[in-house]
Amino acid sequence: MNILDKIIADKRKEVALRKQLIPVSQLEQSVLFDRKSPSLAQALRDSDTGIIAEHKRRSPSKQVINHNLNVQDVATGYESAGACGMSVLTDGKYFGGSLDDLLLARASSSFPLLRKEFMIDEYQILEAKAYGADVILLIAAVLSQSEIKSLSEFAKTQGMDVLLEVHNLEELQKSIMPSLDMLGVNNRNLKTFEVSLDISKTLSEEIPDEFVKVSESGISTIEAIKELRPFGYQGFLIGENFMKTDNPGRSAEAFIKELK
Ligand SMILES: O=C(O)c1ccccc1NCC(=O)[C@H](O)[C@H](O)COP(=O)(O)O
Repeated sequence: MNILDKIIADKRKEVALRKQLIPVSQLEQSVLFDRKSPSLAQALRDSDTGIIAEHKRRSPSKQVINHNLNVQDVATGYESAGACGMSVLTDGKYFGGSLDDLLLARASSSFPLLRKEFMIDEYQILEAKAYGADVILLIAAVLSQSEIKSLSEFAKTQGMDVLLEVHNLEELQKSIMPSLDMLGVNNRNLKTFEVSLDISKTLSEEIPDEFVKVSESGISTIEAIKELRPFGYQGFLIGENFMKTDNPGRSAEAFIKELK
């Protein structure tokens, strides 16, 4: 079993448990539930830098990145640095994140927040909403075409943006549909962890213009972004490069300033 299959098998058990513990009626009572979500896709279209900065303590490919930070400081740092939005890993077992991280990021910022999670069930979209997210991620590698359709359409009924992530042409071709806002190309193969910006470059011409194109993973230099822009990318999701530092907000600020 590859790591992605393991993550999804664990996620199915976790979601089944969470559903038993916290019913939808309770999620819907969250004060955040009726909040109007700002659009990450629009923020990226309006931006001249397009950075989505991530909070990630550890990952299957890098083990420990940084466990010494306060998610509120990271969120305020990213927002004042001029990031278009923040990606918050909420998976506990593999990434050391939680829904409380999302809630704390929400409490200390007002820019768009992406719940970075392995979404397999509408319930997780309602959780995302209840804990303050504005955007959900769907990963084509772990979802069928009909699951992508039903989950993305459900997210749209909740007023949320949808970022669909692909890593190859087959995943892209099965996924293109009007209920998506952004198409993300993950430069990291989530089964082998191999990273190459060439994946973003190769797939870019297959992505229809109506979607905001986002390049994800393995981006650590201004040069990488300058290389990707001519391929139509308006969003750049950066995690480890900021999170490995003592002050991710300050690192993002310096990066964004240099990019302008
Ligand atoms: O990062 C991993 O090792 C990983 C492994 C398995 C599934 C997902 C994984 N990462 C999620 C992400 O997509 C990245 O956190 C995100 O794109 C930022 O990447 P980076 O800038 O390289 O930290």
